Amino acid sequence: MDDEQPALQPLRDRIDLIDEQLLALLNQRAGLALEIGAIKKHFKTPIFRPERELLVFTRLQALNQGPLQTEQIAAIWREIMAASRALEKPFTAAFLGPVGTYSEEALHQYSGSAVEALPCPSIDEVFRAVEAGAAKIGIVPIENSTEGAVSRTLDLLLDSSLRLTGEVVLPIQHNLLTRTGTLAGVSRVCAHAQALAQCQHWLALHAPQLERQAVASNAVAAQLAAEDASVAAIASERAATRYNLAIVQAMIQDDPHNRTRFVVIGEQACAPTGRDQTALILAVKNVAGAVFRMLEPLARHGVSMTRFESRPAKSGAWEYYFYIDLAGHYADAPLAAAFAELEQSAAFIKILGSYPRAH
Ligand SMILES: O=C(O)C(=O)C[C@]1(C(=O)O)C=C[C@@H](O)C=C1
Repeated sequence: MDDEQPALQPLRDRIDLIDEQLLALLNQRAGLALEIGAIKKHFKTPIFRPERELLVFTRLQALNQGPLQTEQIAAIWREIMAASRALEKPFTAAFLGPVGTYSEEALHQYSGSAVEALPCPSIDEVFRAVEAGAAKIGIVPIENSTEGAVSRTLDLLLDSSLRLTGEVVLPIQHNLLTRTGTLAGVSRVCAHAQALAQCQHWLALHAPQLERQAVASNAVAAQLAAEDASVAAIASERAATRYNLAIVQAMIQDDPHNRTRFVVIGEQACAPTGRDQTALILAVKNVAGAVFRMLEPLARHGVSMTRFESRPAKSGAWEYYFYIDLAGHYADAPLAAAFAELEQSAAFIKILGSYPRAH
C-alpha cells in the first residue's frame, strides 16, 4: 500500500482538480435547466422531454473519443438529466412492483435514479396511477423474447387514453436465489409464471425435485424466499441484494439472449427525433383479404413494420385487434399518408404513440 502512494497521489490530485471543475460545470448546467424549468412552467409545458434527451445522448456519443464507452456516456448523462428534471420539478414514475423487479430496473434505465419510483401491485394499477395523475409516467412490460407478448398490457392499451412515450429493452438474467446460497432444505421454487417458463429446461435438468409455484412477481418470490428457508426464488441480482439472498446459480434462463421490452406510458406526445417508432392498433372486418388490404397502404408508402401481434377482440366471432409497430414518427410524411388511407379503410384504428427507439 505504502509503495503505491507516491505513484497514486499526483494522479489523484489531478482527479480532485478535474472534479472541482466538473462540479462547477454541472452546477452551471443545472442552473440552465432551472431556467428552462421556469420557461416550461410559464408555458405550462412538460418538464420531461425524452426526444431532447435522446439528442443530448446521441450528440455526445458521436463526439466521444474514449476511453469512456458509448453506454457509459449514456449512463452518466442519464443521471445528469434525471437530476436536472428533479430540480425543475420532482417527478413520479409508476412501475410494476414491488421494489426489486425488472420493471424497476427498466425504469431506472429509462429515467435515471432521481425519480420518485412508485411501486404498483399490478399492471392495471400502473395504468391507473398514471391516469389518475399520481405518477407522470408508468413503465410496464410488453413483450419477452422467449415468452412473447404480455397480453394484459396489450389489452389495457386498447382502452386507456394514455399514449406510449418510450421503450426500454432489458436483458433478463434470472438467478436462483435462497437464504443460504445452496438448495439444502429447499422444496419449492417461486417466481412469476413467465420467469418459471423462461427457466423450465434448467429447472427440469438441475432441480427437478423443486415444486414450482407461480407468484405475482419475481420480487414477491424473493420476499418469500427471504422469509422462508424452504423457498428458492428466481429473480434479478438487484432483488438478491434488496432481499439479502445468495445466488445458488446465476443465468439460469434457457435462452442466454432472453430480453424483455418495456413501454413507457404517459400523457405527453413526443416530438420526432429521426429515430422513432410508432405503435398502433388496427381492426378490420372479418372478410377475405381484409388483413392484406389493411397493410397494403403501409407497403405502398414504404413504411416498414417491425412488429405484428394479434389479440382476440373478445366478441366471440374470431375477430382480432392487430398491434403493429412501424419505423418512423406519425408526423413523418410516409406514415401520415398511410394513416390517412388507413383511417378510411380500417374498421378501427388507434395510434398508441410515437417515441424514440430504445438505444
Ligand atoms: O432541454 C430541456 O428541456 C431541459 O429541461 C434540460 C434537460 C437536460 O438536463 O438536458 C432536462 C430535462 C429534459 O427532459 C431534457 C433535457
